[in-house]
Amino acid sequence: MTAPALALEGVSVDRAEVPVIHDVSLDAAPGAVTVILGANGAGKTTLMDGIAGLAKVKSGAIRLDGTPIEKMAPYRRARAGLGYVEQARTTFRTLTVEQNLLVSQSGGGELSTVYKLFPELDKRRNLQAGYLSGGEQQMVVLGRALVSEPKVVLIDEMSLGLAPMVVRRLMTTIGELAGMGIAVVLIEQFANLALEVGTQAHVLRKGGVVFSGPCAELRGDDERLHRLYFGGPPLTTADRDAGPAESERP
Ligand SMILES: Nc1ncnc2c1ncn2[C@@H]1O[C@H](COP(=O)(O)OP(=O)(O)OP(=O)(O)O)[C@@H](O)[C@H]1O
Repeated sequence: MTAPALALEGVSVDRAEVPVIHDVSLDAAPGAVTVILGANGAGKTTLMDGIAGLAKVKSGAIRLDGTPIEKMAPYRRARAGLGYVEQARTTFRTLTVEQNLLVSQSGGGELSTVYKLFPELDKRRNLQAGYLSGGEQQMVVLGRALVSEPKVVLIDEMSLGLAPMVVRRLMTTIGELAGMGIAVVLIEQFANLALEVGTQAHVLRKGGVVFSGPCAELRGDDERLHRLYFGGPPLTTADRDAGPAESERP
């Protein structure tokens, strides 16, 4: 079995001194997409912030390629190979696409890798990022996380406000990132799209893990997802007849 690129063991994370994440253990394998799901407020972003060093890890261990990082400053975690695409992260609108990528470049990262993944950006290298479409701007945001050649990339709801077709396009690239050997950890509101590209899934409820297993086990099973998100009894027939929740419709 491949050693995990990222390993969390009994991790608890506070937000403004309030405990939010409790005792979370999970791994992310290199060359695979690990999906984190959960309802609004379940603690997904707080968990990501804890991994990246933006929220306080109260207890537990986080290892990046075997090295403990839970006490490192965020910039040192980034240098150690952790990329983070934060929710609602935007571009520098008055800088060109190329300048946006250059400001994030460190070490030996190649812009050509980003242009290969996103030919749309290659054609617009010299255009100010503010003129790009929402999807293209998200490509720049992703590209900025990639130019420092991370081993692990955390991606928090990159699909916010984007059309489903654009989200599908971005998901293809997420799969390609894994194909390059990167361990991708993906939070995504369109659960079924994420489960298509992912290998392992973890569902958070009230700051704890309530499911860990293969994505295939949850794919298309809206009733199970609903129960995992919210707890309680199975959906009624009327619920089922109403179809998937709007947030689940790509
Ligand atoms: N800066 C903060 N200060 C205090 N509490 C916070 C802060 N940020 C988040 N929280 C609380 O932590 C809990 C988890 O929020 P978090 O944003 O991690 O959930 P989430 O699963 O990412 O939700 P969403 O899908 O809406 O982004 C919520 O109860 C939220 O109110």
